[in-house]
Amino acid sequence: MGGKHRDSAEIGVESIRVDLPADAGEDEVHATIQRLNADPAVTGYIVQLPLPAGMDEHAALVAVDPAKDVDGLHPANLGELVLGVDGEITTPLPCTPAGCLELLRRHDVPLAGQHIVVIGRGLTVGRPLGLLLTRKGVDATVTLTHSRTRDLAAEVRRADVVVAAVGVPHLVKPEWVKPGAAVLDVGVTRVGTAASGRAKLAGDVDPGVAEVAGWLSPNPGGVGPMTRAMLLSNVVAAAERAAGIA
Ligand SMILES: Nc1nc(=O)c2c([nH]1)NC[C@@H]1CN(c3ccc(C(=O)N[C@@H](CCC(=O)O)C(=O)O)cc3)C=[N+]21
Repeated sequence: MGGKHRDSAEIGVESIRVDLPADAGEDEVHATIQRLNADPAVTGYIVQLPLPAGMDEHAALVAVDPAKDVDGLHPANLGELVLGVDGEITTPLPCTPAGCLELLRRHDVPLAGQHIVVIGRGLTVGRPLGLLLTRKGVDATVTLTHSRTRDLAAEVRRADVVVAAVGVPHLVKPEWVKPGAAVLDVGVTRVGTAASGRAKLAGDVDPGVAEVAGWLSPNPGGVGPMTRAMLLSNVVAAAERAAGIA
């Protein structure tokens, strides 16, 4: 994923990538996190998820200095989504949910009073997105669905806006979508390897949905680039806070 570094260079932010060996243990991950926390040259960083199987992701996210958490996934920052229901949130927001909101706003998709069905309750997208969309000022009504939801198709059919973030290729079918609804395809799954050697990716939304939806955020090309934009926005905000400007 060179995208984040390309974007950083484009706006004049210096970026580094720390690769650990495939057999690195949890102690090496934590040593790296502590080093980045202590390094005054580092404004912010993310621990790229998923970590290898068996590693404690929660422990890694907690170890990140909240002031450098440009992923918005440290419990102190995530907690603002619950605690700061009235005022403006000044802590970093999780990048993908913030990107979804920004996309919907920039495309003038109405949200207040609208019914939004979010598919997926994961840490990086579904769970925080539900909190973000139901805040005062956004005022959407959210149904947060998941793998145990009874009759997902019926839930999706009632939605003015559908956000699919589960990682099940082409899960959302055209006949599930209310004509004219806005649909955001957030999930990505690797479904093989192209002849070029590049990974073949599939979104959570069946391509046929384009015929029914009023607006469809494509995948690739939609929420992914917005996620990167929100990451950089968090970096700039962290730099301003560290400099006492904001
Ligand atoms: N700590 C952490 N935070 C994350 O935010 C995080 C993560 N771990 N692990 C992986 C997921 C996934 N994710 C993407 C971001 C941008 C694109 C993106 O820009 N995609 C381009 C295509 C990029 C390409 O061509 O390689 C697009 O959709 O057009 C995709 C996926 C962030 N995640």
